[in-house]
Amino acid sequence: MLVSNQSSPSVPLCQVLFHASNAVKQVLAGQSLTEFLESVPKEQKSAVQSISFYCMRHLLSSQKLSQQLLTKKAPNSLVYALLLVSLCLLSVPKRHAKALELDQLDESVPFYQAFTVVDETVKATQLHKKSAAFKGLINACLRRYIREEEVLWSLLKDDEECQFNYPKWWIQLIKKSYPTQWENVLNAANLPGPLTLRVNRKKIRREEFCQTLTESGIDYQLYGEDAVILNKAMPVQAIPGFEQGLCAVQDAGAQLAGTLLPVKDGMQVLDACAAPGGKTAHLLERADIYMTAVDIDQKRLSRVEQNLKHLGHYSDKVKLLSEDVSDVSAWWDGKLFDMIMADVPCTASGIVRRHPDIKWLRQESDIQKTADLQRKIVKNLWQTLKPGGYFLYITCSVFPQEGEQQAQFIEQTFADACRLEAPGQLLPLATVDNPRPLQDGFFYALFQKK
Ligand SMILES: C[S@@+](CC[C@H](N)C(=O)[O-])C[C@H]1O[C@@H](n2cnc3c(N)ncnc32)[C@H](O)[C@@H]1O
Repeated sequence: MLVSNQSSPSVPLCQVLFHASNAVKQVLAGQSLTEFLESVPKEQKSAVQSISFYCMRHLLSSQKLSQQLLTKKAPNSLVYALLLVSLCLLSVPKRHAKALELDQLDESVPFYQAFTVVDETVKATQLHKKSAAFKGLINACLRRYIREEEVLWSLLKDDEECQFNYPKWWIQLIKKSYPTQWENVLNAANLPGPLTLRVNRKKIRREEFCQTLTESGIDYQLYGEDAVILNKAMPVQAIPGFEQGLCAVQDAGAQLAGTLLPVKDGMQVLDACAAPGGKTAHLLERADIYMTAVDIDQKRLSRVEQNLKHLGHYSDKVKLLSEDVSDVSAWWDGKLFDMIMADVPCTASGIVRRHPDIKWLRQESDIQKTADLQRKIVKNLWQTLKPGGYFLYITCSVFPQEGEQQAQFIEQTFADACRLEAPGQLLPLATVDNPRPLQDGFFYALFQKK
């Protein structure tokens, strides 16, 4: 069976399943899915991504189903991952039936007939010597799943981790932090986010850009000042003006950063944790500023350069530095900044719908570690801000330890910090009109130096 693909030629499903299983195997070994996907052949990438993302969203229930099907531990990690991926695909119809009741349909993976999933998974086992010998085992497990699906699921019906597909500690923390909204927060982040664009206002007005979308038959809705949310995902290359830099992909919640800092022409602005540069570009679109963009990761910083060049914002007013902002002595020349954007490293718990591997890669102990680093970064950066200047603290987290608690720390630590109006914690919540939340989870706190 071939997987048809909007942007590249069709590829055999067994190969896609094989790559998706390797992706799952890598995540279970602690590696990021995004990094793994970079190694997948280009023509298979989008199909592998949708299946492996789907599997990440439903990993725990597939793991628990596999425990019921395997009489002993899987013979190796590849066979285990093949089983998890195929169980995920086999349970798509079941999940869709349930989702229809909840009005939360995940259409990100195609619906394959059960016999197709079994046949193609068995073929996929033949693609590597580590799995080839276990095709009989996989075949038997999957056929048993098809026969006993109802019973197997009924044994899991009271299992909360399985129901929500998050680690236990994560569920407990969200419950404690959002006692009335926790189920919505968890469920909404298990659906893929919409494809959201930021219109490059240096090149085109949003109304004019939307006119070209309408002419191309693309449905959208507007959000905030610069965002356009497409009602249906599509390959970015097919978006009119994308190749010419008229727009960039950026979540609507992330686009608030550019509108909260009141940048004006001629200002000196620091983007302290800049890569891959979405917010850097947005600020450069909103005023004619001098931008110092710093990131500790040289490879990620090169993406800032590429992105700024693509959008037409790279000039001698932009300085890119690969440095550690938690130690300003190494790179700061002593000139105070008018505005600072500190989109500090965090657990990224607010963007799991776009990076579903995060749920399984993070440990509870990571929260304290990132919170400590965030405080160190803020303490260092505060001295580089002009009196009267603005400081925007941002995380893409839904954990209060990285959000509100840090904002209070800033207020209490710096006597000259005045907290201004800002959205605070943004949660990705499903509503009746938008079962898929329009924005990811972010935290924003804005300060002015007295
Ligand atoms: C949330 S991401 C920034 C996203 C970016 N602002 C955007 O909108 O595209 C956090 C970034 O902080 C960088 N980072 C982590 N620790 C850092 C440090 N000590 N100094 C500078 N950058 C750091 C990471 O490499 C990562 O690129």
